[in-house]
Amino acid sequence: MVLFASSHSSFSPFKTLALNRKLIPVPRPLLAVMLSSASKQPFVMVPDLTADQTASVSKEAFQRYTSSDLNRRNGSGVAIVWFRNDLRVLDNEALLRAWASSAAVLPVYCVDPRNFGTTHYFGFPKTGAIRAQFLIECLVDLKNNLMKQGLNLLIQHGKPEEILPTVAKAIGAHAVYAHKETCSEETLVERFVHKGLQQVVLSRGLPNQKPLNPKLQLIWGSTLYHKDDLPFDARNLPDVYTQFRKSVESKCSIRACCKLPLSLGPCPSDGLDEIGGWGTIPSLEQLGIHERKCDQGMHFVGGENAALGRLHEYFWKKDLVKVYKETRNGLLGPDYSTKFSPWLASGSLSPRYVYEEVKRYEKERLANDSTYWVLFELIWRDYFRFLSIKYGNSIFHIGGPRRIISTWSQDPSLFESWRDGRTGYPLIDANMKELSTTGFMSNRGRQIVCSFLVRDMGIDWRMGAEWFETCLLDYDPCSNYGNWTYGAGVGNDPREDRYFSIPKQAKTYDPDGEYVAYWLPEIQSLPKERRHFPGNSYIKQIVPLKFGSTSMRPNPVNSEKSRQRSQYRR
Ligand SMILES: Cc1cc2nc3c(=O)[nH]c(=O)nc-3n(C[C@H](O)[C@H](O)[C@H](O)COP(=O)(O)OP(=O)(O)OC[C@H]3O[C@@H](n4cnc5c(N)ncnc54)[C@H](O)[C@@H]3O)c2cc1C
Ligand SMILES: Nc1ncnc2c1ncn2[C@@H]1O[C@H](COP(=O)(O)OP(=O)(O)OP(=O)(O)O)[C@@H](O)[C@H]1O
Repeated sequence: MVLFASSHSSFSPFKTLALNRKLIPVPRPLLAVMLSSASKQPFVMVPDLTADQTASVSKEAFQRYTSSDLNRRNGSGVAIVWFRNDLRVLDNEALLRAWASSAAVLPVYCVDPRNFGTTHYFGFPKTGAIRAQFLIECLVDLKNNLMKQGLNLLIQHGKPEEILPTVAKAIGAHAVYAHKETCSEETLVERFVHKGLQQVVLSRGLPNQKPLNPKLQLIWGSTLYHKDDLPFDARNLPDVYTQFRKSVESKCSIRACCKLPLSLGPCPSDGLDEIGGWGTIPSLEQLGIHERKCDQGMHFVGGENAALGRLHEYFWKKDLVKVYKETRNGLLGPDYSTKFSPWLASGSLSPRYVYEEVKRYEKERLANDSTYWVLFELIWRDYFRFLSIKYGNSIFHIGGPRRIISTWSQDPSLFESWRDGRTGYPLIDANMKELSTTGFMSNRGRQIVCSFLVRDMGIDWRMGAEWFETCLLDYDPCSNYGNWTYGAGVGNDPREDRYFSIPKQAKTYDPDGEYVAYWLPEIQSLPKERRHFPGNSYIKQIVPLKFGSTSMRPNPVNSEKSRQRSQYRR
């Protein structure tokens, strides 16, 4: 058993479950103290840094990426930057391009009501309370970081296709810069914005000059490898991850992060009154969302500064990246993996920044399999993003990219027992409780609960995917639906079709039942060997397990249940 101590001991109930038992051993009595303190201490902040520490880390990062020689501003007029899932200043090419092409930049964020509606098939909340709170924090932080660069953030409530043309007209913007998305909900909005901007006619002052329409300039910026640098067209992406990875690793290089000039200002001076001022960052209440307090587990802090802080904490302060490959399959606490995903998904952290920090760490401290493995995992993220271009909406459809026809159940009571962590299997229940309490679940946990839902329960995988869409702090359509289609056996790569045996997973990844005991107080007092199968001391198991061990057999479906119609179906 391995412990990585946190800086605020009173705030750190967690220990890392590492598989490499050569690391620092934690004596049994200390573990007991930690577990009992786990029940007393409510939660741990991620990153676990003071405000001053975060500010100093961020200042240092911004300094490293600011260049006084940057003299690329040769544009005129005003450009808008439309912030979407790229809520950062560092390595934000859309922002830099807007700056370079204009004499004044107006950053805009639209609080789009569609993002606070319901999910497509089953009507769950599209954005759960914890992610909404995280987003609010991202916006507060983005506004502050933009102000430090001589800009500000205009916040408008409504659809981008209505807001952006109005704002462009009011301030006479010649262009709207934004990062390109790949899934249909987002690309549809891009098309609407493009159309809306075409209706805006800007006079160029002189009678013989033709009037102009503001242009929508979409920039690629969400991945480690740039889409234009791929050795193949995204529509011809290899279907097997390893082929994709080997090909990009050998044939492409990762572009450097964009440098910042000394100032990105000014903002435009005219037209803002017409729009009604800078607007306000919404409260949860304004979004129609009830606050949910995270009272256990990890509490992630939203925003670019927290993202930089977490990277600093994980790489430089705690030196954890050098053991990442051994610890990454852990379940409990902040330290077994990077926890970068919530910031990557909101765009508060650039994957290229992570890459450059890995390279700096390798140069200044050490390079090993673990430091490489962070990049290996980030390439998975790229892969799912590019797959969404190749396979389009089929990643959201029941048959997935391979259009597999099978029968699924939508039994509400089975689904709800999974969703609420009442299946009678502590490993499933603990993971689902962690998800709804914190908005996070480990990668190992996600694979296990996905396999249980689709294979042991035979439930329509889209119900699980949409519940993840509601809850996950790191929700990203490409990674979420990409991983779910893999897990459900309908993904593009049939070799990923795996059954996760709960007894085997429990034995390997939570051998002493510490993870389940943390989340399920009712089994805390049981001896460790009974925690995963507590019998009558716990809820009755809702379904039997299909297989006792790993298996490649096809998806089992309870045909009786599958005939039942779900109350969730629209
Ligand atoms: C059913 C299911 C649904 C998932 N949904 C999402 C999602 O909506 N958003 C999301 O970011 N990840 C998703 N993942 C992938 C993965 O579980 C998370 O990225 C990871 O757990 C985040 O924790 P971390 O940042 O500590 O990861 P680390 O282990 O530290 O990995 C570093 C980074 O690599 C990337 N990464 C790692 N594993 C994967 C993977 N399997 N697929 C894509 N990227 C990966 C992430 O960006 C992650 O932040 C899902 C996995 C499964 C099995
Ligand atoms: N960013 C996103 N997040 C979640 N879902 C998305 C996203 N982008 C697209 N989708 C989903 O993609 C699908 C749109 O594809 P399509 O037009 O084929 O749907 P549809 O015809 O309405 O589907 P169906 O016929 O199955 O009802 C919808 O399920 C939509 O919700």
